[in-house]
Amino acid sequence: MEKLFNIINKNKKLIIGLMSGTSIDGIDCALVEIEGNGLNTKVKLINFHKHEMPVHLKQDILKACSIEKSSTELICRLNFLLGEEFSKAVLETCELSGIPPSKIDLIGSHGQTVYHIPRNSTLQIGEPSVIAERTGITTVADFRVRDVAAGGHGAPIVPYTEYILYRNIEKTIVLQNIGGIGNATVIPKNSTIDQVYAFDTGPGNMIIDAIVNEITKGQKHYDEEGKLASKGNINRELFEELMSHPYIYKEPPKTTGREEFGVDFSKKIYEKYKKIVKNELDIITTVTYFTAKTIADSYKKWILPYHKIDEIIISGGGSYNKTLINMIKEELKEIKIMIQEDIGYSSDAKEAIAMAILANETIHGNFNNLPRVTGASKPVVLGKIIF
Ligand SMILES: Nc1ncnc2c1ncn2[C@@H]1O[C@H](COP(=O)(O)OP(=O)(O)OP(=O)(O)O)[C@@H](O)[C@H]1O
Ligand SMILES: CC(=O)N[C@H]1[C@@H]2OC[C@@H](O2)[C@@H](O)[C@@H]1O[C@H](C)C(=O)O
Repeated sequence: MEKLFNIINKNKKLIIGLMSGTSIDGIDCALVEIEGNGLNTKVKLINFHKHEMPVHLKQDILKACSIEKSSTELICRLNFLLGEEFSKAVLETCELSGIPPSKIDLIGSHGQTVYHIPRNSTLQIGEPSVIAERTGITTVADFRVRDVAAGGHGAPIVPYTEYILYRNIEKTIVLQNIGGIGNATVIPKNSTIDQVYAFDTGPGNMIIDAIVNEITKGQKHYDEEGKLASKGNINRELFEELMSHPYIYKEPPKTTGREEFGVDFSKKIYEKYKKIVKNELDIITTVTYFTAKTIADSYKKWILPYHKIDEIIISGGGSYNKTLINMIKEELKEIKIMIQEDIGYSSDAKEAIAMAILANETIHGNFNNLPRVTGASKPVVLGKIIF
């Protein structure tokens, strides 16, 4: 306990946030300096490093996510293998930053989601005991389950940190993340933290990535800058079919994942429409448009009737898909839309920074879920601490 009290009592702490999201493209590591806690938290990004996910691990994670292909043996083994990989990512970040692990106070690790049953259970793996053992750094992990235990979705958990970082007295801000899944956080102008609301808008890059992978026969894993989508046309029949997905019409709080929009869903679409479209690129253009539409329509249904939005700030890898961003801008013409880089931040680092902030809150014993956002019955302290 003395070790923990020493960390808590420090004015400034060096914390590494680790995020491996639904895209499974890599482990995002943000080394930050955090001063204070709660609403007075101040964060400075010192370094950001993306540790590529080795191909065999990516394949194993995808297998573990699949009801048909997974096994208890695989999930058990993968939990430790990912713990090792997260540790490597931390040690690399320290080396690249010229800061020894002994100087890092804390790690906040999200883990890898392998299955998510909204309001029922959620599983993130990447054993934190392995991370603490290999790095010698106190590790906070497994944030989502306490919220689920309190009746919530266990997601999204980043909005708490977004209120700390982005709240504004004069502007209503929407933070849209486009990772594998798309999620939006609404911070009304001059709001208190319990007025913040958030939900998953639907797919982010998940369908686009899977279709690109199919069409290029595994040569490409994503549509770089949206170049492929810019070359095709929208296929109305496919678009209408996609728009009939029930998730789009569900009322928030709501969360989704690979279970609804993953490889199985995308493969079915590809197999059916490759025979129908003139040019296979039309499938990429159409799923990109569908993704933009799910985001814009969510705003029209669940946000704009209640708040005039002053700014939308987009983050996540989808920020770099120009076709997708232009389609969103076209759908929401009257609103100022930016990406994190436009305001001097990093689209890639945002969620990893959030994990560092959440870990700091956990060791201070601060409630760090938002019941209005997750649907939990009460505020709770998320996470487990490994010394
Ligand atoms: N230069 C680029 N051009 C187009 N798309 C890109 C580019 N770079 C990254 N992406 C997309 O972003 C994805 C990764 O995004 P990100 O790392 O934000 O997702 P994630 O954190 O894994 O997901 P989630 O936030 O849903 O958990 C890639 O799979 C790819 O589709
Ligand atoms: C269960 C789970 O892993 N959910 C993720 C996922 O990825 C994006 C979206 O779906 C969001 O709900 C959440 O992640 C972010 C980091 C969050 O909790 O805020």
